[in-house]
Amino acid sequence: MVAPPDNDVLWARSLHHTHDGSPALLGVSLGVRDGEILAVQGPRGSGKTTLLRCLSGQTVPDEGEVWFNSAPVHTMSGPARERLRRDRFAWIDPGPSLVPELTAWENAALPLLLRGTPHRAAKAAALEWLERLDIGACAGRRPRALLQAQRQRVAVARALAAQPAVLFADEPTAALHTADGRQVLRTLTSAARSHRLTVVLATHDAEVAALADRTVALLDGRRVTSVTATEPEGRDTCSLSV
Ligand SMILES: Nc1ncnc2c1ncn2[C@@H]1O[C@H](COP(=O)(O)OP(=O)(O)OP(=O)(O)O)[C@@H](O)[C@H]1O
Repeated sequence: MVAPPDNDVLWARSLHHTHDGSPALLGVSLGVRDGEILAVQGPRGSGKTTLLRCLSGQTVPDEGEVWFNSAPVHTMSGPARERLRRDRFAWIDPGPSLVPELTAWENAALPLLLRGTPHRAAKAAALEWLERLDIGACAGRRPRALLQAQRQRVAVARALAAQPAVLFADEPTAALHTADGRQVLRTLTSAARSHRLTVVLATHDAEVAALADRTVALLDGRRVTSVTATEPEGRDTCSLSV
């Protein structure tokens, strides 16, 4: 095993992965620099989610290597990967996955509480991010009393409050209307820049990818030079070269 370059917080080499025999990644390599917002852009089924799962230690690739800050993630034990995800990473799903029994602030504070952050500090951080995302007034409500867009903002607040080394955002605004989505993305990217968070953002949308510092394009499980389609099914308009 060769250790990754020092300036890459995450580094992946030649990732291959199949789901029940269907290929999802066919030799993807990439580096993510410390503090950058990297978009992973591609149409539906191009392997974005699988790539983010491999990078974040949720999935161990069939072949290839993933390194985080010079530590090999692909050879870590299951409990070590879980600790890494809990302590250093945050994840935003396309749809809000909140704990229904907890209020909005308790959901947003949960990663901090699981890490052992004192209750008062975790609550303060959660409330601060809920305010920044314009849902401070909803802090005491449970998910079922919130609109879908409000629930997604809670999920974004939960990821930002955790102050992760790397935030993985998988189509984070897919469930939001355009204007809502833009506002949430602006908050996410400006928070990432002001707090020097590293963000890996999966999207099919070129406009969303344009908010990132750099884009890696995927098509059918491989890196390509560019993806021009904004349609999820727009495979015809993608260019393949690498
Ligand atoms: N759990 C699974 N079981 C079987 N096949 C899967 C599974 N997850 C993904 N796949 C397949 O692997 C390929 C890559 O899927 P992946 O979800 O990584 O792509 P994606 O670019 O994130 O797509 P989308 O934008 O639709 O989420 C697709 O062909 C998909 O059908």
